[in-house]
Amino acid sequence: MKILLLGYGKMGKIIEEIAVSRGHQIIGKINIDNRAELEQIQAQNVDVIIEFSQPEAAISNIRWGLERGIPVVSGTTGWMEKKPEIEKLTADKEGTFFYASNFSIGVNVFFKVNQYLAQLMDEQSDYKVSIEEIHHTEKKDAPSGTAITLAEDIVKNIDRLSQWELTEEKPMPKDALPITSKRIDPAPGTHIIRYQSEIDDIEITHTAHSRKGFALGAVLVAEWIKDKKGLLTMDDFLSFRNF
Ligand SMILES: NC(=O)C1=CN([C@@H]2O[C@H](COP(=O)(O)OP(=O)(O)OC[C@H]3O[C@@H](n4cnc5c(N)ncnc54)[C@H](OP(=O)(O)O)[C@@H]3O)[C@@H](O)[C@H]2O)C=CC1
Ligand SMILES: O=C(O)C1=N[C@H](C(=O)O)C[C@H](O)C1
Repeated sequence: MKILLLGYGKMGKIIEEIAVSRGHQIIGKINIDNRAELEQIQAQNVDVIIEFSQPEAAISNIRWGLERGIPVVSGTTGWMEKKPEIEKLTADKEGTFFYASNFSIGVNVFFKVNQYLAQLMDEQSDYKVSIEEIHHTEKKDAPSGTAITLAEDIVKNIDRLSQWELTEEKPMPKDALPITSKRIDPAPGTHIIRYQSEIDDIEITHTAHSRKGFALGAVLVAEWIKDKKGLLTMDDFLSFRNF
């Protein structure tokens, strides 16, 4: 496959390594500095775009691909308030757009465990639930996209909660799920869900040991997405049984 990388930072570089090792060709590596090179790229020479850039850049990168009829796989976090715009463009152009807050297979299993645990804990009102996420200090957004996905799934399943808030926000509303974001090098990504009561605590944790799982997931999705249309997610890709 011919892959165009929009965003060539920490993730873009590992994606390149994995894609090349799987026999794919990288036809462009675009950063802020060399964005003008996009003008030289012919859409018919690109099978898929893999986009891992920055929150402020994601929308224009994704638009660039969809407007040219190129399938876009995006992992950039921190721009979700603008996602409806991209969903509309995908529909208008009959295009292909795949977004995941986390491409790691392990994290997507963790998402399912989180959903199931939240269903079980809905009636256990003695437990206080909270999320902690730990990432490297270069990360631009907080909370992480993964923590937001985890929080949305908890709020959906636990009636006594109706929103999430960063713990910096004071005072914390009673119906809010607190999220603590820590920035400590070199953490590639750790997410902890805690249910705490006077009697005991229940904790589930996902710890990424490197960025390899995110990058491999993105390349596998790019291979799978060929010939597919519409808005697609990790649930479509992984087709977990009965969740
Ligand atoms: N969904 C997932 O599984 C994962 C998502 N992420 C997310 O991916 C994104 C990138 O992460 P990471 O690689 O670690 O970040 P980096 O900061 O290392 O890389 C981002 C790159 O994007 C480039 N960039 C900025 N603006 C533009 C633009 N307008 N067009 C093209 N490129 C641009 C930057 O260029 P320059 O160097 O010139 O500034 C930089 O090289 C983040 O949002 C992160 O949260 C990360 C890991 C996994
Ligand atoms: O910026 C990162 O590094 C990561 N970002 C994603 C997120 O915001 O959830 C995924 C992963 O945790 C690494």
